[in-house]
Amino acid sequence: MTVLARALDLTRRYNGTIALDGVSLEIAAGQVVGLLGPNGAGKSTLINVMTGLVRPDAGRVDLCGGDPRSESTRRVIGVTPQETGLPETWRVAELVDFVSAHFPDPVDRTELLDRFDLAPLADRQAGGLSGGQQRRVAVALAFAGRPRLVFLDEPTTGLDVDARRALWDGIRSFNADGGAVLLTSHYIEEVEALADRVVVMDRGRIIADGGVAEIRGRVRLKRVTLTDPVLPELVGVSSVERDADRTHLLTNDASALVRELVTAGASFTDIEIESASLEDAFLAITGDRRAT
Ligand SMILES: Nc1ncnc2c1ncn2[C@@H]1O[C@H](COP(=O)(O)OP(=O)(O)OP(=O)(O)O)[C@@H](O)[C@H]1O
Repeated sequence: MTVLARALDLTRRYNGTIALDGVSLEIAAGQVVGLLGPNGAGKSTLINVMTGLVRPDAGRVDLCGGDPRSESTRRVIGVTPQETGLPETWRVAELVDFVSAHFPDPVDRTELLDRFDLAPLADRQAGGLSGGQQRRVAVALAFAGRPRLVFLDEPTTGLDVDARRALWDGIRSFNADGGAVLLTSHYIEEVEALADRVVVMDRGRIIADGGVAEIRGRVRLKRVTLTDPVLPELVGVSSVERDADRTHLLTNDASALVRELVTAGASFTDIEIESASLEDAFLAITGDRRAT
């Protein structure tokens, strides 16, 4: 396993707030790592420190054998921060050429634009693009220099479903060629669709790290879904959600719940029992129902 990025015991404070509290993380070649966490967990700070944009108070980062602040190291990574601004009068093709010129072996412009479904926008000025179109361009630019590792901070926030899928395809094709990605997202289905590993942060610390199935499995929750139930008082149900005529109950013990429903004579149809989703697991691990 080739480790491309290694963060060692990173700490970063902003005045009284601790944004990173002893974070260590390794990213291996070919991995797509999804970084999840509630607002303020420290995800952007971790990306900013790992990409050399912010200095840690303590700890260190090794990126492909170098310091993230050195120019030669920065050539092997790609970054799209949470906030980006594109020069308004530049055409998309010019932007790609400008960014590509900083790298020794950039991706061919047509190939990059095709990969992210941006060819129709090539001659448009950045200032005239919609917010979502600008975001797609900003993300595509992270891949221009043929990086080994790309950091994407909420790459698809604000994008419609088609645009999001176009970006997912671009990220997947980069990964299929061996590229590694660390991405943050508030869309759990995005992490589920793209990542082979999930890292969960909360209050500046990593509180879970594993495969998608492993993170789900860490939480013994089951989702029991019923149609039109008349529910009695139930013990051991951690949440009840209604969605049209379907009611979803989260529980640690689905068998006990079903016995309870039957014993109470509750009426229901179409019962379905499944393992918790990644979102259920994430919320259970962070204990934060406000997240996502
Ligand atoms: N430049 C800054 N100045 C002051 N405080 C900051 C700064 N950047 C981050 N923080 C604080 O550090 C903590 C972590 O913030 P960070 O942006 O890393 O979280 P996040 O997980 O990316 O959140 P979100 O999901 O909302 O983007 C928060 O309490 C935030 O207010």
